[in-house]
Amino acid sequence: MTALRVDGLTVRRTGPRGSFAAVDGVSLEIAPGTTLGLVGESGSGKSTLAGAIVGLVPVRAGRILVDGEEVRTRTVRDRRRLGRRVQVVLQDPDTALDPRMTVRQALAEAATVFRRLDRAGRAERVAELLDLVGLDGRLADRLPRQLSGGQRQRVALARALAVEPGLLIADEITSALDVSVQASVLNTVRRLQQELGLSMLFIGHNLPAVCHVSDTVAVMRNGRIVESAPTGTLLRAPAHPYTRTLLESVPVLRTPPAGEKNP
Ligand SMILES: Nc1ncnc2c1ncn2[C@@H]1O[C@H](COP(=O)(O)OP(=O)(O)OP(=O)(O)O)[C@@H](O)[C@H]1O
Repeated sequence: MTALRVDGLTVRRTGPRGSFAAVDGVSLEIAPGTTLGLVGESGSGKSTLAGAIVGLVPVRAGRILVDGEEVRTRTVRDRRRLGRRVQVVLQDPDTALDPRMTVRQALAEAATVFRRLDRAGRAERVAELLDLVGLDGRLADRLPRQLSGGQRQRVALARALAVEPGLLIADEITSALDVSVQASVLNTVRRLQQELGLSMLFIGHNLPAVCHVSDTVAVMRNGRIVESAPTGTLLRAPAHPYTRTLLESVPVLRTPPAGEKNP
């Protein structure tokens, strides 16, 4: 379990009208083993914030603490160290998966980044990871293009989990999937979080979907957090007009009945 704390984080970007704060003094906290949902429309700064946490985007001001320790991402060694504790899954699984590697190869590679495993150990770990994300072991010898979008996203999840991170950042991971597949992947994410005791930053633009997996939800607009509350409170009594707009503008997500097959 990993704790994350972000204090007064500011990231500046340059757009057509000059420099602006894409993330503007954001503070947030994720307690170990809990999920913080981050919701907001396109361009509100969610991905920039995620990128800053893992050192992909330079920070102008503020601090990022993982388990109380300030994150450093300057050297390869720093980034490797951080990667052991924090993993990211993005909207498009194709960016995470090498098209020439089978599922087995991709998972075995990730599983051995920080751990030595012999041949039998690798096979066992691959089977375990596929089972964890609800995929049939028979898919192990397929290439990414031989899988559906939902299956590819599950492989990307398994790959991130292979290094046993304490914190998972999921950035719009269901947005590119068919609506019928989204609910099933969301349920898997929620189960994984609970089973593994993961801490999670779950980013999305669909408020009901984000609420489905989150303990607390932060609403982001124009680089700022405009409201943050426990999920139940936010749904029952949204305080900010923008949160109310987000709640009214999306269809309610259908949750598949228990036992429904993973698409
Ligand atoms: N590499 C970049 N260079 C300059 N500006 C950027 C860059 N990436 C993002 N931006 C700008 O920063 C702002 C925040 O973008 P960001 O992608 O973080 O938002 P988002 O909420 O994640 O949206 P989306 O869901 O569409 O990814 C936007 O105005 C965007 O145009």
